[in-house]
Amino acid sequence: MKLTVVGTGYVGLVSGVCYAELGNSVICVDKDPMKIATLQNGGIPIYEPGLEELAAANVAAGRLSFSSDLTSAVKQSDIVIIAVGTPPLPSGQANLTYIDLAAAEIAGAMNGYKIIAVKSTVPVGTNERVRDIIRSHTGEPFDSISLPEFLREGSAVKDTLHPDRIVVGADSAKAADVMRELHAKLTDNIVVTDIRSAEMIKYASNAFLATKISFINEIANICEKVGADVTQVAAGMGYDKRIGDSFLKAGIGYGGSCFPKDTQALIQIAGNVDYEFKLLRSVVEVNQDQRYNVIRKLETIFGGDLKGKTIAIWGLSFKPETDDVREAPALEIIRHLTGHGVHVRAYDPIATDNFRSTYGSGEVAWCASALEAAAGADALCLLTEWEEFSQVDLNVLQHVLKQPVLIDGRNAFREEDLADTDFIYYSVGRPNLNKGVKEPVPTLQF
Ligand SMILES: NC(=O)c1ccc[n+]([C@@H]2O[C@H](COP(=O)([O-])OP(=O)(O)OC[C@H]3O[C@@H](n4cnc5c(N)ncnc54)[C@H](O)[C@@H]3O)[C@@H](O)[C@H]2O)c1
Ligand SMILES: O=c1ccn([C@@H]2O[C@H](COP(=O)(O)OP(=O)(O)O[C@H]3O[C@H](CO)[C@@H](O)[C@H](O)[C@H]3O)[C@@H](O)[C@H]2O)c(=O)[nH]1
Repeated sequence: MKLTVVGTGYVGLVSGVCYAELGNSVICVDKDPMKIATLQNGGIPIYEPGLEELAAANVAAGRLSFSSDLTSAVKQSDIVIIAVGTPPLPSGQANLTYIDLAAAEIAGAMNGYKIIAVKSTVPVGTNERVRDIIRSHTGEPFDSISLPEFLREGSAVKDTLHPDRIVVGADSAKAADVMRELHAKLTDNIVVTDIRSAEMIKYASNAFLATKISFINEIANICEKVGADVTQVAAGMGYDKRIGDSFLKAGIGYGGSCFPKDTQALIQIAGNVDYEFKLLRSVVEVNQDQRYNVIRKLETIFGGDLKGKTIAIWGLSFKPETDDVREAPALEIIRHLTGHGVHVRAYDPIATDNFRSTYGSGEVAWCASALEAAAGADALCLLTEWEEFSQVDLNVLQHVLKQPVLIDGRNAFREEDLADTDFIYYSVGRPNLNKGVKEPVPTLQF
């Protein structure tokens, strides 16, 4: 099949490359000429394991190309996939400007029947809005469908080539059949729904996963007070198939370009129809507070005042295996620390450049290695669980630090890693692993 993918961000690029890998002829279009120039020269503007090699192979096979010319690409295609951004407005509502503009541009290029699929995450009703925009610009026949995307950054290629399901929201049997055929090699589990339900499946899925994370983070906070271990609790819960063991890793809360934005958008979607989504509001509130546990733990160790201390930070991206720092908890934690007179020394394996341009002009020493960041610091906070950090020899680390204080915001270290060290160690919801911290097992009241 012949496809155009409009927008070569994470979703557009990964799905474009993967549709080409399935044997389709794909043109990835972006309005950012720098991005297209990079792609045309064999570069990949994002860090995503496996993507560069797969893109190169498909370009070489003549199935994949990159272009700034949306009109020409659309004219050559039977299917046009919209994968532009839907960033949050200050109200939390999704900004649909890019969707509207893309729809109008596509309509202007129509030259016969096409399927227009919206892969961007959009509020319920947006596909109908896209249909209206296209209809108002062209008399050419088309079907518009919802095709929500569920890939995760860091494992995007694997997620796309081995999806749990493909969701297609369609009110045309013809378009649904084409989508079944397009995705047939990926999975047998192609779920065809009405358009509004497909749009809702995407938000409900992200909101549910965010709820699991806030739930386990609150359990972790309680574990710290009652002397239980959240990792054992999560494992024990996860064996129950009704619960499942995924998304039960306690930490400093979720970040990224999706959960924070999509939870806020779903609260707005509900609010627009006079429904207060109380549960999801709490999920967001818990998430917002969870990152401050790192700072509260530092304050406990240093007796309240952190002014003048030097704190090392390991990990700036919102999760490992990506250079994406959108809504990374590290942004707020570091801004808080520097705003309170703390000297911050920060290191990330690949996200430092992105972080620096998002963070702005605060006083931070950007370091080239994990040990360089730790050198001379009063304490070290691990904020992203990059594999590299758990490989560091803790005996070496404790001598590099001014004081062996380690706040592990992601439970990256195990009891045996710490056994022969003198660390003052706090993790998340594992009070029995705390070291060097004078906190007796609590006496519980009944
Ligand atoms: N990032 C993820 O992991 C992920 C996963 C699932 C769904 N989503 C959803 O997919 C959508 C895209 O997310 P993203 O992270 O890939 O966005 P992004 O911001 O990284 O990329 C969007 C791209 O679209 C381009 N663009 C905007 N308007 C255009 C136009 N008219 N013509 C051509 N190009 C245009 C921009 O230049 C940009 O390169 C969002 O709705 C997001 O919520 C994202
Ligand atoms: O048990 C867990 C799992 C995740 N996280 C955090 O949650 C955030 C999001 O992680 P993840 O879901 O792995 O990454 P994303 O790339 O943001 O992917 C989510 O958002 C995408 C965009 O909508 C969806 O397509 C995916 O299905 C959905 O998992 C990160 O900050 C993680 O550190 C936890 O704290 N604990």
